[in-house]
Amino acid sequence: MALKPVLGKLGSKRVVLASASPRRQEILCNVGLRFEVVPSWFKETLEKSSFATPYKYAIETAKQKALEVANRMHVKHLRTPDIVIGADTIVTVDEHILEKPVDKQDAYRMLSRLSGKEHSVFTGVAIVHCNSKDNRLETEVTDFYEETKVKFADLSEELLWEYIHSGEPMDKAGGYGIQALGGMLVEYVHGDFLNVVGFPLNHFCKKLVELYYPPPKHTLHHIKHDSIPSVETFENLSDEESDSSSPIQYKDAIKMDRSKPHSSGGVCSPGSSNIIKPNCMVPVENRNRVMENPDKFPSKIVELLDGFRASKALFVASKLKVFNLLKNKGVLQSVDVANTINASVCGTERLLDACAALGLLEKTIQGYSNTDSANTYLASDSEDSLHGYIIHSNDHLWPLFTHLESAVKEGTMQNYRAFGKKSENLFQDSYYQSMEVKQRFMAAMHSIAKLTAKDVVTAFDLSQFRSACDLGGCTGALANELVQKYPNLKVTVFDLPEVIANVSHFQPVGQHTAPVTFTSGDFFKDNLPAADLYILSRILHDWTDEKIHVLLSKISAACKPGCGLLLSEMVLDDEKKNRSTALLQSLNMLVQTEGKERSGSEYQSLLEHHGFTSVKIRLTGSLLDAIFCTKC
Ligand SMILES: Cc1cn([C@H]2C[C@H](O)[C@@H](COP(=O)(O)OP(=O)(O)OP(=O)(O)O)O2)c(=O)[nH]c1=O
Repeated sequence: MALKPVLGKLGSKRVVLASASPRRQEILCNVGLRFEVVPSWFKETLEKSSFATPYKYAIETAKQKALEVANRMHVKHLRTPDIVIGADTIVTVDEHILEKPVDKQDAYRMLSRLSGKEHSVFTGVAIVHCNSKDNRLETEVTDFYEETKVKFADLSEELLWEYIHSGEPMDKAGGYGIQALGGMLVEYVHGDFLNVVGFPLNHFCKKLVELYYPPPKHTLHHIKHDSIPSVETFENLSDEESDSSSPIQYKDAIKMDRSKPHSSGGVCSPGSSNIIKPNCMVPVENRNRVMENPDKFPSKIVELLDGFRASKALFVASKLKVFNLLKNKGVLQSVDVANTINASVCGTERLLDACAALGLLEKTIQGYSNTDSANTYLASDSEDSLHGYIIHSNDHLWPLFTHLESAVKEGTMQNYRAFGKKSENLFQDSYYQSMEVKQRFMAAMHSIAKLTAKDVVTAFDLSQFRSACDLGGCTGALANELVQKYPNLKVTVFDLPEVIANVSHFQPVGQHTAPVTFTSGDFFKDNLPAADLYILSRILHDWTDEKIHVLLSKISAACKPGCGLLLSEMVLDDEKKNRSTALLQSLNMLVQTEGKERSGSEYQSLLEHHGFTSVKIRLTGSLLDAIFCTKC
């Protein structure tokens, strides 16, 4: 098995590891796999007795972990991954399944059961291939398990307790970590060591080979027809030549014979030169595209090259209110769209076609119509509309990003170059200098806050708090979500007077919870309203460490012991190499503010410096993560 090409198949895909296990992250990182980490929220509470064997339980749990993440990313965030990997490790001894101990006594019970005996470690793995069709998530699950036998030496009482007090057992199945101190308890291991640590890498790679390089099918040998030139199958293809980038339809795929004019005999239409038609069973990603060898064709780079065109097509269609029009009218021909939006027919048709190809519109013989997600997120009058953020991206961020080169060279924001205005006071000068810009900015912040608020307010249990103050809470979108979730919480939104003067038309209609209160002020200069929970959502990323220290020390001074502080930001991984959305957002902060995105440990040290402890970070899989800590 050649490992690199196998993993290379995943190189151009958005791969998500649905696991909080640092061991799994490390195992996959070490072999060069690029992936995002979105821990699953699936609770491991399946009824064990309903499974015929322990490994079936582990596989089902792994599957549910992965599917939960796939669904969450698809439904809430429009960020359908290509592949989600889930895993679950269990230890079995004397027909008992041992998971992670709940406390030290439980760890003691588990380890004394394992003492002097052989036991099995099973890891169930699920590889979920995802596809978004008509706003629906389609999934294809491949699963497997691996068993490793481990024998423990006889463990004395003293040794057991010494090990338990080391703290190592608590987050590990069976209450031990073979890779660290727990290795000293082990007499022998039969099978894959990494399987015990949480991820059976070898079996995983073999599964990828099965999926991406299936054995040739006899029936596909040489498709011959009187009028059709012979078509090669995948048989005898070396790894390099293989065309598969999607495993699902691979087995039916055919390969172009480049030396001959292409024809299909009813499969690919004649005269289609080397364009593959959709009804040819080719890997999904290669449809409608010149057939290329994905290992040689730089598809990732081409996708990035195209990225700005796709963004701009979305921006322009939004700006011209195409999605609003189609939401109201249903299906329209391009000429009718052009006439209504006052644009050229030829330009409109190309824009609509591009939007259809990007999955934003449907195109049929009757004309163009919105997809479900366009109705939900792109029409400006929809409850969950992202229109405000799209227009802000077009009118504000786009001009700033055209000066990214200068921002990188100079290390500073580019507001002056983009808008001819110095931003000595960032918010007053950049966003609140005119009514139009201010309303646009507020609409943008409102739409992002609405999209992410539920994830943020449900990331931690905040039920012990009675009053909260959302500093820089803008239109109150997060505050409104908070009072929905915690009806007994009194929430004050504190923001600049310019903002507070304009919040009224962003308020939800027909909400039955206690209203949110708005108070104006500057959190750097004025006294903060009293509260036992403070919230900073997308605030710290605007500022330098120095300014953050000023703000955190004010909040810390206002907090009594036990008060909480909830942050929501995009949290970077500590090595700053995996989360591209957050890293691009950090460039976004470079072109327009003094701030940046930070890693979990950077936030932790800023918070601890001001007496906030028990810092917990929750990666939500959405556009904003949550950090919670308490004043000690
Ligand atoms: C037996 C054993 C388990 N483990 C770990 C692997 C897994 O991380 C953990 C078993 O718990 P799991 O529930 O499989 O995984 P997790 O809770 O760590 O992460 P998630 O559910 O988010 O995927 O035990 C070791 O690190 N070493 C060992 O020797």
